[in-house]
Amino acid sequence: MDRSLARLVHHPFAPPLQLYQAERALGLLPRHYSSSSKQWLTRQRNDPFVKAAQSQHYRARSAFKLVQVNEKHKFLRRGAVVVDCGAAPGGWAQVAAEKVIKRRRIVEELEGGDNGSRGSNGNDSNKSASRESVDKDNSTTDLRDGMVIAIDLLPIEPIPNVTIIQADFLEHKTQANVRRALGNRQVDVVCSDMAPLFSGNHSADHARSMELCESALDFAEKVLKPGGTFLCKVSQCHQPLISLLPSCQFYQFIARLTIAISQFLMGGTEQELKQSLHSRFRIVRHEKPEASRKKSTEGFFLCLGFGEGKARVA
Ligand SMILES: C[S@@+](CC[C@H](N)C(=O)[O-])C[C@H]1O[C@@H](n2cnc3c(N)ncnc32)[C@H](O)[C@@H]1O
Repeated sequence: MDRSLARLVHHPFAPPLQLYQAERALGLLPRHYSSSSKQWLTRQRNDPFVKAAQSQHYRARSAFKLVQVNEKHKFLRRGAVVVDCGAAPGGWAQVAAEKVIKRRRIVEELEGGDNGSRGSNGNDSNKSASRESVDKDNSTTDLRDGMVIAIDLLPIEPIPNVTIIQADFLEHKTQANVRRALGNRQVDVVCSDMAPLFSGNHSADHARSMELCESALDFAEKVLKPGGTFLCKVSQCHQPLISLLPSCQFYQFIARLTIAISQFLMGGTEQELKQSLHSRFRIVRHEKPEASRKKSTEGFFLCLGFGEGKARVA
């Protein structure tokens, strides 16, 4: 048995397509797949962003969503402090670290054999150790250099110069740990790609997604510096309707009009979220980067200029 393939199969962070190829080479896969598995595999094999992620050593194709939104709005700058909520397996955190941390430092640390990442799994036994390293680092860190803190329920393999916290972001003590890790630094960018495990019930999934979004916004309000940026994933409960209808412009127009009217009449959590974003930020944009699959219900709110919003949306 090929040892490197066997190692890949047991690796907790193996990229899905490589995992599939290794399992197939080792004869570990069933002969017949369900049609949805076949569809998933075909999509992965043909997806240009999966290939690009492999060649550019990103852990997930989702990295390109942040790359594309940032290319358009340029909010990840050298020296910025970034908090990445829902970061596993780490695609966005890799992109953020590349952009905000001085390359020289990453190279030096890699050459020195130290990958520079620090981890905390949120367990009590590890808390004091991780806190010590955070405090120690804050006293010696170059305050002009960038900083990235990545939080997720799932473990994240170390990323150079990224502080990793494995915990539930909805918990108060997790957010307190993040603020402790920040030391005295204010945050330039809070981003959230957090997504619940989808149940298939669109309204329930939408509600859970909104809860994650609101929690990220509450946190952003406490830590963002004036002029800061907030980027947040939202799953749109009406998106399935749009993707089910024929792509003909007329049907799409009718679907969007119906959705707009129903949202106007009923209000809705997304509308409320949008209003509170407008009241806090100068610019609020809804983004659907090319790397986000057309049929996916996700979209992103990009908010620029924290503290410069209108008190009330016109
Ligand atoms: C789409 S993935 C993020 C992908 C990531 N941006 C990347 O590029 O690698 C969504 C993540 O949100 C995380 N998540 C969901 N609820 C969470 C919570 N309450 N606290 C922390 N992470 C959460 C999930 O564990 C999952 O890893």
